[in-house]
Amino acid sequence: MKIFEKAPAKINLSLDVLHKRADGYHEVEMVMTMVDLADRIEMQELARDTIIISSQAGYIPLDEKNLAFQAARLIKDRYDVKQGVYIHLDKQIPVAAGLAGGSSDAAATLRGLNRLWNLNIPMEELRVLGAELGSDVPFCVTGGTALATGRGEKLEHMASPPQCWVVLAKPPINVSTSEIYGKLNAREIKSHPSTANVLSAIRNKQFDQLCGNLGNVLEEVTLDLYPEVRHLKECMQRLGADGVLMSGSGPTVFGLVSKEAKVPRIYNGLRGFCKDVYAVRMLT
Ligand SMILES: C[C@@](CO)(OP(=O)(O)O)[C@H](O)COP(=O)(O)OP(=O)(O)OC[C@H]1O[C@@H](n2ccc(N)nc2=O)[C@H](O)[C@@H]1O
Ligand SMILES: Nc1ncnc2c1ncn2[C@@H]1O[C@H](COP(=O)(O)OP(=O)(O)O)[C@@H](O)[C@H]1O
Repeated sequence: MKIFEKAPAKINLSLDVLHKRADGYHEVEMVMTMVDLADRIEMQELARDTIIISSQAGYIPLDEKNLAFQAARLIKDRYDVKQGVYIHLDKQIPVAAGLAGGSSDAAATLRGLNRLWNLNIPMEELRVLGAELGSDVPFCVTGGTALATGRGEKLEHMASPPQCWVVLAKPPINVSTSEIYGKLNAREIKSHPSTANVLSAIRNKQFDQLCGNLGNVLEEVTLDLYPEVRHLKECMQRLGADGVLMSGSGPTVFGLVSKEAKVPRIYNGLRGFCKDVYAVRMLT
């Protein structure tokens, strides 16, 4: 049997870091949502007890370093599954971009194998398993829109943000999440985003209030390290996006746009100097 799962990208509408914890992770407060840019994952049962990963993308690991491989191994070990699986990753989400492509692949693999092998694992248990693979994986298991706390694994789901277009642009650099968190410790956080204002903008479907309160404390670190990300942000603002922010640890910058008529100008303006540009909808 063969099944398919969609693995959408996430964006952080706000990202605050409260403090560094004893276990080395950072206590965060993030508002996350999914956008309609997704990897497509095919899973096919194998009689032989093995995990095989393939992908059309030449730049991701296909061995045990792949997060989909790790998800499959975790579920096989934990539920004593003797069958194997062939997993093909049709990558559409740019890699190491701050869009959780790998985490979403891992989450989709957990959901898919739960179906393929009729394991009937409840969603909450899948999220707990996901936390063993990465901080963003529990959110990616259920998706939607959520307030994420702890190291990202404690989730409070909510209604989707006011509908709008999301223009994503990724400059051609790879950013290491651990390096960005690491460099944040050495500096004083100048201003924290208001998570409460972002939550209330979402609950009341106030698009302007949402745009005015977007904030990410990791942005300053990445923008100082990579001036091209700052440049991209300024361009997106100048081209007329209503709200602009870097997603996660970067380097992808997203712009929220309420009027569809404005999207082509922003998209084409960015494409002039950036290859990876996408105009997508938020997933409701
Ligand atoms: C920054 C965020 C925002 O959504 O996303 P990305 O930029 O990766 O997409 C996440 O917090 C990233 O989540 P994820 O990429 O799953 O992180 P993990 O694999 O768990 O950890 C990668 C590295 O980041 C650091 N890390 C991660 C999460 C956290 N709350 N505190 C941390 O200090 C860890 O020390 C680790 O070295
Ligand atoms: N299935 C996967 N897709 C993308 N990257 C993966 C995958 N599995 C492992 N990785 C590795 O994970 C790292 C982070 O990738 P990704 O999840 O795309 O970034 P981010 O956490 O910034 O959103 C990359 O260095 C990549 O080599």
